[in-house]
Amino acid sequence: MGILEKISEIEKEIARTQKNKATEYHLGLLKAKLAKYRAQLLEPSKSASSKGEGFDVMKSGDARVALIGFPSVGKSTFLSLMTSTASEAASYEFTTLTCIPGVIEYKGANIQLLDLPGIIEGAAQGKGRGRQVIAVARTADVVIMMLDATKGEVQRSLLEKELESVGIRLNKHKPNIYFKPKKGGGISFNSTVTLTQCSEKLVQLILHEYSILPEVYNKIDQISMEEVDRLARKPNSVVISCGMKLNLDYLLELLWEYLALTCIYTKKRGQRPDFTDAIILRKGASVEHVCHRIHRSLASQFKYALVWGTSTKYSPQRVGLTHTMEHEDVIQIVKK
Ligand SMILES: Nc1nc2c(ncn2[C@@H]2O[C@H](COP(=O)(O)OP(=O)(O)OP(=O)(O)O)[C@@H](O)[C@H]2O)c(=O)[nH]1
Ligand SMILES: [K+]
Ligand SMILES: [Mg+2]
Repeated sequence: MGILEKISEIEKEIARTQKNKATEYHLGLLKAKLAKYRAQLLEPSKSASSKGEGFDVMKSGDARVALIGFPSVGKSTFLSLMTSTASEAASYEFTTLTCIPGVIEYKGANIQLLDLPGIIEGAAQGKGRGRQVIAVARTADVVIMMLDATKGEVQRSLLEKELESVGIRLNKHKPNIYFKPKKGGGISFNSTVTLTQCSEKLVQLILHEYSILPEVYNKIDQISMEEVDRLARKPNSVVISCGMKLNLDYLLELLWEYLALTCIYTKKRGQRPDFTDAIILRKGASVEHVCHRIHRSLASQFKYALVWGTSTKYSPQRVGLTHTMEHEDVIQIVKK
């Protein structure tokens, strides 16, 4: 019998077994067996090319967020709750075997959320679909590291180790400050944002801030209030329950902060800005990026722009294509 048939047999048996105290142990065994076979499905098959199948999902929307965690922490449940996509969730491990994209609509932005198979120890070395999962995580602007609040602390450090070993900087903002070693020693730094009164020391401090890793503890409905309180008070943690829809708004707000997207409003000459329809860009975006969003050929017809907001000294200020926009700036583009 092939793995798929074995899986289907077990699923049928689970379905026809009544759930009660007497069958609890038997069901547990069945689910463990099911997880074992499903884990085998995740192993790259010997006949497949050495590269293995990728999880190629087209990038879409204004930003990309990947859900990473051990099996059955609630990743698919979360995706199904936050997006209009349904990703199968079940009480056995390795329910999800591929990458499933959904879209979170928030504050006018479309955030692509990716559900992924659970990773296991050794993922970095290619166990399970480890390599593919990690490859997808690398393409994300933010990685949500999801943990099961009932599973204790070990999983957190294991998962962190796994991801850090492949150089994934968890939930870290992409720094908009760049260092370059100087010829005569030391470093010089460059920035895509205006740094006023910025010393190297301050830059170091800012970079340090990027290492904050909020971990998301799901299933808090399953633990005591005291335990919830303890987890919530840990630095850089968020507690949620997908089952009871607890704290999801807060997580979304935090995610938004981490993505640090820039919303720009456009304005036509002699008219009020259109605050109903923001152009959403990544932090550090320039006037040229704004032009490309409005029309492909706009940048080539561009004469200058007037900008109101925090990115300019005066409002309005005449700026060129390279001017860096800031969150909630208003722009009026003047064509040649
Ligand atoms: N009590 C409780 N159960 C939850 C919660 N969130 C998810 N679950 C349950 O946990 C189990 C696993 O959920 P999934 O969403 O399949 O988890 P996953 O991380 O996608 O699992 P894999 O795809 O197998 O890695 C399911 O039985 C869910 O109903 C929660 O907040 N509370
Ligand atoms: K599962
Ligand atoms: Mg899943």
